[in-house]
Amino acid sequence: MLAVHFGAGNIGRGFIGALLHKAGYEIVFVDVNTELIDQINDRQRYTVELAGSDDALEVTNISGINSLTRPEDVVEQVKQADLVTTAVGPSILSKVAPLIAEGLKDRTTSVNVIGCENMIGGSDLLKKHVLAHLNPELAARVEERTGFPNAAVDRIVPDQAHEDKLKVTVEPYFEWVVDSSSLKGETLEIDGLKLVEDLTPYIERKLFTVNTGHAVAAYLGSYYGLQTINQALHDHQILSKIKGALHESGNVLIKKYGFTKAEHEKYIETILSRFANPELSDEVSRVGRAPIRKLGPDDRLIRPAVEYVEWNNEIPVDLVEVIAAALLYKQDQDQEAAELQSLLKEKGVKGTLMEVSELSEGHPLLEAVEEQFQSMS
Ligand SMILES: NC(=O)C1=CN([C@@H]2O[C@H](COP(=O)(O)OP(=O)(O)OC[C@H]3O[C@@H](n4cnc5c(N)ncnc54)[C@H](O)[C@@H]3O)[C@@H](O)[C@H]2O)C=CC1
Ligand SMILES: O=P(O)(O)OC[C@H]1O[C@](O)(CO)[C@@H](O)[C@@H]1O
Repeated sequence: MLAVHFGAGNIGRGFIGALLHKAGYEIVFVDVNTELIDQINDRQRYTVELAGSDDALEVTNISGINSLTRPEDVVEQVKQADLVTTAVGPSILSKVAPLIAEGLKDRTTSVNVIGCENMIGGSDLLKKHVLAHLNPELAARVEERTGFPNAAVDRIVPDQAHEDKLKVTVEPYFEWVVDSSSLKGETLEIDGLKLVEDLTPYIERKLFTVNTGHAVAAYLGSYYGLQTINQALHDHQILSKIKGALHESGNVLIKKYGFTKAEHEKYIETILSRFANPELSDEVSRVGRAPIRKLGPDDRLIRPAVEYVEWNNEIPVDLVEVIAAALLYKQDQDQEAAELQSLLKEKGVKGTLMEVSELSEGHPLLEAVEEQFQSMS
């Protein structure tokens, strides 16, 4: 079985690659990082180490293609693949789409393409980009044969600092949940991959707990001058804000999906202990990366805040504080952080949120965030 995976980064090697290898797939990694691809081809194996344990997995039967220099090879592999996956980041899906479209257009057999990104509807978005590269007749044919099931992927894989550039240290915990209702062809048999008919509760619970909580640690951590998530977790004030924000997002999740309070509380505790794993060193700059995307209308901060207002007719004060901290986020290496600062200068807090978060004029969050922002500036 052949899997073509776009994005040989942290989650690509440390999570998706590891599970696909264990399930018996040969994996072709596609990336634009020449050093990474050269090393994959030179060594044809890499190590996934579980943080805090002696357990390690050797991922073998792999090769790599640089899509910038060998696009035709990527197309050839997509034509033959039994599974196509991505972990490139939401903003890169449009860039990998043309080669996926080219590879899918002449296929006569069915295949599934799964976007393993931190967002709601990642595979739907990839599908939209892929179909946009095909004429209506080809698009209809590809759509008939290709499944684009959405997925929730959960494993914390920080940026790596090993001398061995392929080695990746990951947390032991993982969850990969895929929407079975959109699969085409044979079912997926991958140990550790859970198929569900309704992905919504899974992806929302994950995005609005793991990623919301992590974002609080990153943005408040950065606001208070901290470098790592661990440092943020050890700050009582920040920890209490994380808990507060997770109770606000949890309030909505419980109402929408009927999780019991006790069960959701347990989920939150598990997530907090994952964040605090002393064996993982995670930078606030990685977790806070791309603040414009993270302030998007369906992402981890705005969506739970908007829904909290709708369900409770009151302001979620802790989410508001982290939204203000996200607006104040400054990071030299982060292009979106710089863009956000320019937008703020040009449009002010309300104008910025109306643009990036799509909050409509007069939305109560606008006033609340502006007030919070002024008090933190
Ligand atoms: N790291 C984590 O803990 C988790 C990450 N995710 C999601 O996985 C996705 C990837 O995240 P990470 O692995 O952390 O990022 P990363 O930066 O480590 O990996 C992304 C990889 O994509 C490659 N890439 C960039 N442009 C490309 C292109 N045009 N074609 C092919 N490859 C390209 C990069 O060179 C890099 O190797 C994101 O959507 C993230 O939200 C989801 C769950 C956990
Ligand atoms: O990958 P993103 O969406 O930029 O956000 C970083 C977040 O993703 C994760 O890497 C995995 O869910 C978290 O560690 C963190 O909350």
